Amino acid sequence: MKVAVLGAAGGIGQALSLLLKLDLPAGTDLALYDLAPVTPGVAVDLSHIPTAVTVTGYGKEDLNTALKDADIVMIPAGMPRKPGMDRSDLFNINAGVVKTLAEAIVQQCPKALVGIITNPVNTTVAIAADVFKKAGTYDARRLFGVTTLDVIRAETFIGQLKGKNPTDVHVPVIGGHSGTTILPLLSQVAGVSFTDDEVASLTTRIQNAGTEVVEAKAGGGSATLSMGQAAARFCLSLVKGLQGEAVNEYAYVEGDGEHARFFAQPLVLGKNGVEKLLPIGELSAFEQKAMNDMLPTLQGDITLGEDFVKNN
Ligand SMILES: NC(=O)c1ccc[n+]([C@@H]2O[C@H](COP(=O)([O-])OP(=O)(O)OC[C@H]3O[C@@H](n4cnc5c(N)ncnc54)[C@H](O)[C@@H]3O)[C@@H](O)[C@H]2O)c1
Ligand SMILES: O=C(O)C[C@H](O)C(=O)O
Repeated sequence: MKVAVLGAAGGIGQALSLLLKLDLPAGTDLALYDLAPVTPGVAVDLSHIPTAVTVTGYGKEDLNTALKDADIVMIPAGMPRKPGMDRSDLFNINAGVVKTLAEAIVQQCPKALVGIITNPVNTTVAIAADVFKKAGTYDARRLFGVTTLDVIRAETFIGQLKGKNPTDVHVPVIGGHSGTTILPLLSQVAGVSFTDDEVASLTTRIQNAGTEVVEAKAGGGSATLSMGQAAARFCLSLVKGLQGEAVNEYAYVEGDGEHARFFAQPLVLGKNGVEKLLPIGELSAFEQKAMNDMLPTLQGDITLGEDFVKNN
């Protein structure tokens, strides 16, 4: 198996690559690609950790070799937010980054499972999808916006509030990955109950958790360590799926289009990526209103990505 990380020298890229070096199955090739000149050094550094995963670093000119025949491609390449910015403010730079990387995937590993971390995820996933579509290689089952961080944050915050071990808390988070498009379904969390005030404040905290980190880092970037963990968890679920296991996850995918062309929802992973889309279940009145209110924003984010590929 070959796993490629694009943007591997960045804050997320390095944390993710470390966790993958530790946890990928024996015999896996881990290919690290980044424009930054330090990338081969990151690979040498990781290669000294004694696991049966081979790590190779690829610099600026070596994107095609890094991607050649990859089974899974994880993409944290691109600019992070600074205080005062919205994720959509990253569009001008990151749209082009994702388009370039998606075009190389078309050439080198068109059947790979691709996990997009680069913000704005609501839009960059649409860009990758339409680059693949234009090239005739698109398979909606194989493209994912990684929203795992929203899920693990929700589990952590609820664990803290209710005095539970967060690993015992399970929270569906649907919609997209920015502001109000992030919709935790607190009415579906088993074994705990919330007051109306708790629902309102927890929902807002989960939606603003990225900004909480951006502000705390005071200009030094956004979430990298928690995101490294979230991306590793998702990537390892993709690996298990490829190995034939049925794995339940959440991700931002092109599903049945009932709510929006791309929508974060529960699904089952397997040998072909998404094996089955699962229903989002019954929503409370609060959640139904929150979903109705955010859908135009999500739609707008998706259209921005579609138009970018049409016009570039
Ligand atoms: N999906 C999520 O939940 C989530 C969470 C956190 C951050 N993010 C996003 O992930 C992205 C990366 O964040 P970070 O903190 O790791 O940033 P970072 O600046 O630390 O790292 C980004 C890396 O991407 C590299 N890069 C830029 N353009 C490239 C290209 N064309 N090809 C290859 N590499 C390229 C840079 O050299 C850098 O090493 C940002 O867009 C951020 O908003 C998403
Ligand atoms: O908030 C950001 O800009 C990064 C990321 O999307 C996050 O949720 O932490």
